Amino acid sequence: MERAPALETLDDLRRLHETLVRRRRAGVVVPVELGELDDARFVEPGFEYAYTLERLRWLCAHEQPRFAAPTDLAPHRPLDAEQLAAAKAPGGVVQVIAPAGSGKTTVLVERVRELLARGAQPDRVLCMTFNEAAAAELRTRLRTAGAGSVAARTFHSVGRRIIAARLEGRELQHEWTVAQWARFARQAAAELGTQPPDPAELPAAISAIRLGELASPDEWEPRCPEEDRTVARVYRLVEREKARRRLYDFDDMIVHAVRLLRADPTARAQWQSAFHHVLVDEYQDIEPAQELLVRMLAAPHDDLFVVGDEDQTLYGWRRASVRTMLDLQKAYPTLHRVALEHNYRCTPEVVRASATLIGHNARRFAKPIRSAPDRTPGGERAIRVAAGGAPRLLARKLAAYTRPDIAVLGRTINALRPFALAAADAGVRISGPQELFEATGAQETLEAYFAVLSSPRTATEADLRVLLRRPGRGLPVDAAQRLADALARGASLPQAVERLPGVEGWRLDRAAEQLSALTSARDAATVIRRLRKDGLDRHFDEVARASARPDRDDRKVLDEAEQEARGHSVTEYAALLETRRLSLRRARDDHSGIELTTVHRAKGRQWPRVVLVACDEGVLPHRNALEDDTPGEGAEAERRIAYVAFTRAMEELSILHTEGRPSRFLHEAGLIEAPPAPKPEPDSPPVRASTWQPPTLHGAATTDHGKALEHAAHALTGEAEGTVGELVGALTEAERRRLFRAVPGLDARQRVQDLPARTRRSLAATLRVMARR
Ligand SMILES: Nc1ncnc2c1ncn2[C@@H]1O[C@H](COP(=O)(O)OP(=O)(O)OP(=O)(O)O)[C@@H](O)[C@H]1O
Repeated sequence: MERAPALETLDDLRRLHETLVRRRRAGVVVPVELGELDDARFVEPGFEYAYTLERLRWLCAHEQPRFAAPTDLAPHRPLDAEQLAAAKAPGGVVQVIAPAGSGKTTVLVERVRELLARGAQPDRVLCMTFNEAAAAELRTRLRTAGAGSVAARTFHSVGRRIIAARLEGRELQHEWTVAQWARFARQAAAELGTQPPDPAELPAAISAIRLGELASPDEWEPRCPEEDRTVARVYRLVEREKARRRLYDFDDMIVHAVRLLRADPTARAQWQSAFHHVLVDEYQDIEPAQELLVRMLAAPHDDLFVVGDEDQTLYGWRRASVRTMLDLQKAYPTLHRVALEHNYRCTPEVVRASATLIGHNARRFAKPIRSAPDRTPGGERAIRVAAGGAPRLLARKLAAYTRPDIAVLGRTINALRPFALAAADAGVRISGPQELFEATGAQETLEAYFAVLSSPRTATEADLRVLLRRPGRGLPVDAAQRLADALARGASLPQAVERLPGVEGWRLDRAAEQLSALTSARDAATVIRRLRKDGLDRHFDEVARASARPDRDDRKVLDEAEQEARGHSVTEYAALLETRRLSLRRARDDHSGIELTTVHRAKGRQWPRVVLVACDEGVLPHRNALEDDTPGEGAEAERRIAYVAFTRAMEELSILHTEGRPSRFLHEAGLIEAPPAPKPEPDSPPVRASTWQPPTLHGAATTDHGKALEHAAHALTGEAEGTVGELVGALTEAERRRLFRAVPGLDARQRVQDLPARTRRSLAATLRVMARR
């Protein structure tokens, strides 16, 4: 028996642990006498218990740790040499770093088979991943590989099992409504004599305290920054309310599991012995609280297998960081790292372009990324970049495919919306994130205002709640029902507001005055302009500042709507918004509709054909994200998003960008020649739903002549051919003169395709106005 060296500090413990693991790896097992050590002296930050000491004690107490030798089990499907090396790696901590499409999940499944062949009990092997869809996919792949007896779970489901006793008799609360958040905000502000925070910012802010700080209200309130005191009080009120109503939420599953394992050695030992092998997919997106959970569960024996690609870290705003992958070796100096090199999913053209692109990032492992050795080039169809990609053209293309063949990806929901509208208009069945069909933020706000202004008698409580809150008017949000009743009885909006009880007079006067100005506005653009001046811009700026997400598009939505609403009456514009909403809803088919989705949601997935839309400067990279100069974030984070988008395509990748505003990433990837000249963004993008007119729009042309003009306006969304003279052939002589006066610089001999986007827009707008005369 060997005596341990003097162990004074945490670093002494870590060094000894590393030495012993290295020796075991080399086959040297000499028992070591640790002697009496006081746990309290070695409590480790984050874990809040003597994490390394416990692992050291385990190592000293076990002469045969699990560094089992590889078996000769044949993989259930062909693997390349690196993939096989990863699956057959010795026990301990193994990190597989690999590019997109390199078979990381394939290797993880093979590793499970290998562990079972080495004698692991299936119920002692735990595979973890992020969401239910990924866990379900993993389960299927395990089953196919003959390892269906092994569980694949989400972090949340593991957390929930750990705290099951504590949750007994409690119900899962998915989320609080805005009205409930507003009540918490008001109560906290009243207790502290401060201003209530915006309810929209509260979910993210409280999640950040819980998952980022892992602090209870008692721990957080005394130490939070002064300016966060009201939010800290809201946190306390929410926790109190959850306890009173016997509720728990998603964050609880992680937060309480981590706190329990940290604080209770018996529970910790019980859960640690429940799992001998822990495997994690998509490790690059793990957030610190989840990582603590994983590391505690894998301790003290540390049999941990993680696969990931730091180039695909997308959730920086949810506290994930490229550093997590890069720093794993600091946490485990004896880590066994395997790098995979071949992207089996994509054509050589896409592999080259995406690798060139991501090579511009500084914070990453510099790793070779190659296409599969026997993959033949995809030729012309492998990557196509098109300027001015019109939604209607794409919609026609989509109509020729079915759901598994193709997907449309966008950086944001806002980028996807015009394409979804055009697809719906063309009769294509579509599916996508909920926010595409049920608007949120600025889009929801506009829909609510125009619905109420155009038809106050039928205003819904939900729409009125939006009116009361955005912009903040100092009116109680729970007055929405009272307002709805008054409006239904025939009161005007200002009258209904003036009658609200319990609100200071000057607030009522100001709100009534603002709403009165809105109700008397003659056209839709004026309504939007007034709203913005009344505080809607400020409201969304605050929401954007408070939100962890860098890609909020609310201001842009308002800019575009204001531009689009010009020349429309309130009723017309309300009808336009409503028609679009209904059209999207009618086209929705979650089961077999073609997917239009965000790049974030496309992570881990693949399609034969992928269309990336709005690959524009300002969209991808997103203009807000570029303001973040945190190392590894900002432009680097956006480049990772583009990398993920490119690498979802198995056969064909089409990239559409707005004329004159190609993303810098297209140049960096070697897909377009000249670096894009940084042009200011136009007031609204050249091709958008603004030029799309639903046939049922109130006020649309009813005569044949009018319909012909509308058709010409419609054609200007991008597919028109021929000259300007031919396009406007249906106009009368007087209309022609008016048109050429209204659109300066227009020449009848010009080809329509060559017209600048701005000219096309004003041409289309003028034609539409004429169509309705
Ligand atoms: N050795 C191989 N030979 C041929 N095809 C392979 C091989 N390994 C993986 N593949 C295929 O490559 C594709 C990508 O595999 P997988 O989804 O496991 O990759 P991944 O690294 O997890 O991808 P991503 O990180 O981009 O989500 C799949 O279609 C898979 O079947």
